[in-house]
Amino acid sequence: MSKLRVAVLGAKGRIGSEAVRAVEAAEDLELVAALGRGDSLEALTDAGAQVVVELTTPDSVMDNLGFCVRHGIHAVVGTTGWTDERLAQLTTSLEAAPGTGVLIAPNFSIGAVLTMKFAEVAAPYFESVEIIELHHPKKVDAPSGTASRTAQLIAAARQKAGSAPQPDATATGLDGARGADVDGVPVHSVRLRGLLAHQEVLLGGEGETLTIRHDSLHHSSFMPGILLGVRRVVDTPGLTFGLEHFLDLK
Ligand SMILES: NC(=O)C1=CN([C@@H]2O[C@H](COP(=O)(O)OP(=O)(O)OC[C@H]3O[C@@H](n4cnc5c(N)ncnc54)[C@H](O)[C@@H]3O)[C@@H](O)[C@H]2O)C=CC1
Ligand SMILES: O=C(O)C1=N[C@H](C(=O)O)C[C@H](O)C1
Repeated sequence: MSKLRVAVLGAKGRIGSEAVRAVEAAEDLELVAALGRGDSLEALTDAGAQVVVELTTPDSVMDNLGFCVRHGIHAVVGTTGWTDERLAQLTTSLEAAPGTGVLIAPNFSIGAVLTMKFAEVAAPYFESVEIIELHHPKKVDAPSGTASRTAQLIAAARQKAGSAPQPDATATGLDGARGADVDGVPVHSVRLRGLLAHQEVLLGGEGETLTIRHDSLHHSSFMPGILLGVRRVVDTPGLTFGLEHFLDLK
């Protein structure tokens, strides 16, 4: 059987360099291009790439995906910075490229995907829920894509269940002390030397709390998810948001 021809964008970055090694090590995949900032995207078509793994920056990802979709190249995207507006733009461009698939995964690690699922299930059963995400200090965005997605899932689950607004008597204090508000869920971002990627979902009810914590200790935690995405996206046209859809969790 012929190997899938895969390219990595952001190949010199922290996760991109790990993805290059993972694709090279996979027997059913062939790494045909490894591009960094400033490299021409024409190298993707020249190399006959079938799938691009996009691990760059929020300011680059839309142009890169625009090129891929126009050329019928499937994409597996880990880059953050997704807004409703960006997702709508991508969906529109995919409508003109039937057969092309794009997976956007806020987090490729199985533990983080399960954290999101568990938080979504638990959220309606507790009065209070807050998120603390903790990352390395070179991360450029806050809150993390994972925390934003987790908060959105929690908020949607609570709305569906008819949950009351969270109790919070805070009336005075410093701006930012209660974190960022993502769909009514407070999200607190820590940037600390020594950390990689971590998240706690704190849930509180009468006389009890539940903490769901996940730790990515090495970029290798993201690789099985990326490889799964590469193998599945070629048979999944259109936009898929979240690796859970390829794990039969949804
Ligand atoms: N979904 C997930 O599981 C994960 C997502 N991420 C996300 O992936 C992105 C990258 O993270 P890191 O590797 O830590 O950042 P990084 O800064 O180490 O790497 C990004 C790389 O992309 C390059 N780049 C920028 N624009 C480019 C372009 N137009 N074409 C090709 N290369 C370009 C940069 O020069 C840099 O080498 C971030 O948005 C991060 O949040 C990171 C880890 C896991
Ligand atoms: O920048 C990172 O490192 C990570 N980014 C993603 C995010 O913003 O959620 C995924 C993971 O947390 C690592």
